[in-house]
Amino acid sequence: MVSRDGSSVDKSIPTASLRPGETNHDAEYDEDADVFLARCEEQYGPVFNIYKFNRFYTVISDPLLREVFRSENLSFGDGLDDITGIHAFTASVTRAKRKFSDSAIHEMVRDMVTPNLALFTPTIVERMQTMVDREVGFSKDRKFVEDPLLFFQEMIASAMATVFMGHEIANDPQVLQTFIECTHDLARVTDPRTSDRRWRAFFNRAKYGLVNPLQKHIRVLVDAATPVVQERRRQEAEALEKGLAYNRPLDIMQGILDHFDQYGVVDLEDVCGHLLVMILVSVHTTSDSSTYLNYYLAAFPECIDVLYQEQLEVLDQICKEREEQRQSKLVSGEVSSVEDFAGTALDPRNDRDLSAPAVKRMVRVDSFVRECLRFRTTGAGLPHVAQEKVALSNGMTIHKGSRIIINLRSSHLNQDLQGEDAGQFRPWRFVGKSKAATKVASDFIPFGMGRHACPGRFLAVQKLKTVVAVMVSRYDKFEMQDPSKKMKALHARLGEQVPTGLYFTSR
Ligand code: HEM
Repeated sequence: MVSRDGSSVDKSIPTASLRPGETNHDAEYDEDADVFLARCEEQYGPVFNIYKFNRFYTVISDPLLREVFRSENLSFGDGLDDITGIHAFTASVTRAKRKFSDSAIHEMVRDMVTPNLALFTPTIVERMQTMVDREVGFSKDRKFVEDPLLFFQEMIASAMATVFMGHEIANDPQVLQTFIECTHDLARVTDPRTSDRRWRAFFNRAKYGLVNPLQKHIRVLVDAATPVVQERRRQEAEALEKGLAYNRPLDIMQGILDHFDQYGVVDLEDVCGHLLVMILVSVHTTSDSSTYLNYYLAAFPECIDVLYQEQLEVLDQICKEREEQRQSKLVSGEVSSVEDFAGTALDPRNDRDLSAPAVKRMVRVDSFVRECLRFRTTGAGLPHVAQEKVALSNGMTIHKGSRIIINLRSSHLNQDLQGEDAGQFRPWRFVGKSKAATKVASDFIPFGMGRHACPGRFLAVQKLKTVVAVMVSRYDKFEMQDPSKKMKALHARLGEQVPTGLYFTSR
């Protein structure tokens, strides 16, 4: 059965035993994935086969999991496509039929998003604050948000629309709606609750391979972008004519337009297609994590004031330093009066902004975010498919076509890697440990590892930290509508329906 399914034919890889009367591992896994995986690890060691969701998987655990991420012949993109058919979905919007894991998409994020993070931060913060103040607001009574995921999707989509397409386009309500709808479309493609998981990939391939339902989103983006791009071209030509430097907009759309050839992009429609792929990979993942950070704040209320106090201390310190810098410029005569700082980098009105350097200094927020991601990311996940035969260092062989899945608990709940209290949520676990939430290694794999490690993690973590900072600065009490759903909220997987609503009480 193992070899027929295309899974590893290496006979030295054991297959986990089934419970009496069961024909697959689904029920045992669904009851408690971590208990099931711990049993298998104890019985069989770090590599074993399981039969789950009608497929054989070779489970790889610590210390061998780094070999999966480092191998060029094991692909996460193909592993996800195998379950969901996601490649047909993202390929349908670009001329080159790009997968989300295509090197061009990776390079766009790496070269244009990450280096400009500090410059994007004020926009991200402003968008998030506006959205929270408008939708949740301040009131004496606690405010109820029935579907927190919907709320955070809107918040993240709004911030990302500006980063990807610039202010002018992001202010178009249809564009924002497109960002949100795309996220819902992707959630449907990857939905882990799909009743017949066997047919999910097949249906998605048929749907997105034959017709192209994402085309309507491309049209909205192209229609909104066309006049803006024309105006930018006009301004650039005018600046050139007058011998002036053109003030190039910072968004990713401009970056792609400026590097058409490098990324193999054909026209504006294709630019919008590439932006859509980036929207798909970024908004869904980040809004999901943002939502669950708020459930963790509700479950561990003792964190809220610690996080808020840190924020106040960091901002006080920054205010002090900026005032010292202003004074020294006044004393040296470089600047003649306080009023002259208006509109400059040292404008006193920006002293208490949640700037990129301020967010970077919030080490407790960083540790809280990393601990939430660690604690949540357990069970088995990050499926891979072997494109070629791979020899593991323990002598076992993964054959071409085999399906691999990572034993996440063997990293995130591993006492040797995390400490004896690996099973407990300790929000300040990483403070002073030089283990930032962006730092991938075999003890922290929510963003994968190796050459294909998520290139968007710097933006993602920046956004997640900002969400925490914005929320604790406005609310001092976070409560679950149904506290009995706490465990479900802490361990929900990406794409699962939110377990309960949230109440927010203003400071
Ligand atoms: C909390 C949010 C996020 C999580 C948990 C996440 C997680 C992941 C994971 C697990 C991978 C696979 C890594 C591997 O194969 O080793 C990945 C790949 C990727 N992610 Fe993210 N991601 C997030 C946010 C983002 C954002 C914001 C962007 C874009 C701005 C992004 C862009 C990508 C791309 C392009 C890839 C494919 C990389 C490749 O195959 O070379 N992600 N992400």
